[in-house]
Amino acid sequence: MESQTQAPAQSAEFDVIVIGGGAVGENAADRAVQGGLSVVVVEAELVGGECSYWACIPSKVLLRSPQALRSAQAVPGAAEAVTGTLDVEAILDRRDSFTSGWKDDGQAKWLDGAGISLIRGQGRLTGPKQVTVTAEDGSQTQLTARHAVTLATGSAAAIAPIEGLAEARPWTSREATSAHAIPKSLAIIGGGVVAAEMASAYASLGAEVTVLARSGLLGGMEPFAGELVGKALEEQGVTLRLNTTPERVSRSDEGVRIEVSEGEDVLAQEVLAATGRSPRTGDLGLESVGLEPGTWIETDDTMQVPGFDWLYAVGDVTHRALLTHQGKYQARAAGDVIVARAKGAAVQDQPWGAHVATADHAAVPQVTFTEPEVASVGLTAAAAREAGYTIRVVDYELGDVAGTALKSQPHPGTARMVVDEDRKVILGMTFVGSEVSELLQAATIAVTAEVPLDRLWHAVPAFPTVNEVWLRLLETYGRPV
Ligand SMILES: Cc1cc2nc3c(=O)[nH]c(=O)nc-3n(C[C@H](O)[C@H](O)[C@H](O)COP(=O)(O)OP(=O)(O)OC[C@H]3O[C@@H](n4cnc5c(N)ncnc54)[C@H](O)[C@@H]3O)c2cc1C
Ligand SMILES: NC(=O)c1ccc[n+]([C@@H]2O[C@H](COP(=O)([O-])OP(=O)(O)OC[C@H]3O[C@@H](n4cnc5c(N)ncnc54)[C@H](O)[C@@H]3O)[C@@H](O)[C@H]2O)c1
Repeated sequence: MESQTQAPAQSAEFDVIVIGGGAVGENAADRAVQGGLSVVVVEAELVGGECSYWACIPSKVLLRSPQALRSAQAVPGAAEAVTGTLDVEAILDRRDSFTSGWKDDGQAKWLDGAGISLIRGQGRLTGPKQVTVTAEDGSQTQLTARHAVTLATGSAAAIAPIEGLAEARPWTSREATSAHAIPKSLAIIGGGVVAAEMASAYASLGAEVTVLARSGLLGGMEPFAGELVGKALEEQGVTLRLNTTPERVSRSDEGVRIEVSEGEDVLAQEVLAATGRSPRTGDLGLESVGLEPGTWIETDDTMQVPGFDWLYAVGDVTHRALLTHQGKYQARAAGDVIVARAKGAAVQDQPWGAHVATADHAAVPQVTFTEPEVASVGLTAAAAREAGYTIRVVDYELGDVAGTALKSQPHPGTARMVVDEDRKVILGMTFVGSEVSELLQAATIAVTAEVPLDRLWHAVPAFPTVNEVWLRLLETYGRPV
């Protein structure tokens, strides 16, 4: 017998229902509202999602103070003025202020100001254009969409199926970004972006860090990225155990023990599972419309789910590019195309049209905020070759650029340009070096707009800036005539 009586279900109708109020869902909702549609966002936790509270923002706050200190220490004259050490409490306080103490009043207020309705609770599809929202108190709201339902439910940390790992109560990115004390020692399983950034942060904040990676660091990027970041992490005191497979994990009063394929066990106070992401689609009612729960959601380039004229997905849940900015780009396309289709207006779904996320395939920018930073866009040399391009690779040492020397960076680094030899355009760029993230947008424009190399010779970088590396790369390539 049911011990609780549930409140009677409420019902409401909107033009668009967005399930998931992360940064991406918020953007999809905003575009549709700006196009004149009525929109409700359904959010189960905090409006603002992973990025605001447990991912991009808190992780970058933890990394920024150590970066600022290292930069100052690398410049003679300023270095002498740096006489103290990092104030860990102040860094954690700053992190807490950026996450608003894990309260979403500000973001909920933004939704309200933008004219977007908010219903809190777990959203589940119950049929075509039908969503049931179950609030924490068990009460339910039945929602009907006149035009579209957009899934923006994001992703959660995937804990690798290593024996004992799940039972050992590992940290995920959530605990690593929200911790209020720095453990004495931290073992990190994984060699991807989360592992590299958190290794840099926690080593800087005083933990003894060991990284256990099955192969190298930052797979999928240009090989020199993982090599330079790995070398710098070791200089920061991180123990790197590369080409090492964790086989068994156990927790006792001593902490966490990790038995590995090669060499000695690792003992640490905490273990961070930085082993990728899984889609938040397990409890979304996908089965009610014939989709499989627990899978990533496939879309076309207008972000519509194939076979459904009313269903869209954006952001991490699509597995197209697990990055906030790229998800928001998809959300702008989806929000706008939903408006166009609702109004019977022309849909611009040709590549690079207003209603498609074409850049997901060829021009995704990403920054790994380690010391040195890794900033990349487009194809790596290996990916370009695999895609069948005839390429030429041009490398240039950032330390040989006057602007970098003047700045006196702790890790000057390297830049790489991958050129499509048939069309003489840039397919990909990678910068590895201190504070190179701000170089990335010029590369993203060059790759996205397919600016011919001979025209790039007329884009003159100011002297003496680090951007002069563009000129050096062009000179090294040779002027096309
Ligand atoms: C440690 C870390 C650092 C990162 N740093 C960066 C970075 O520097 N730059 C960058 O671009 N990317 C970064 N990322 C990736 C970035 O966090 C994600 O790409 C981004 O959060 C995806 O946004 P989203 O809106 O698609 O999903 P999410 O942010 O996950 O939001 C989804 C929302 O949906 C809600 N939800 C889920 N299911 C339901 C349901 N059934 N009903 C109602 N609500 C539901 C969730 O509560 C959540 O609020 C980082 C990731 C991690 C883990
Ligand atoms: N600065 C940023 O933009 C930023 C920062 C952090 C995360 N992110 C995003 O979040 C996503 C998730 O990051 P991530 O680092 O968790 O994932 P990832 O896919 O980058 O790396 C996962 C790592 O876990 C390892 N791994 C997987 N299964 C394993 C197993 N069974 N045993 C041992 N190792 C295993 C992989 O070899 C890999 O090194 C990324 O795709 C990234 O786009 C972005």
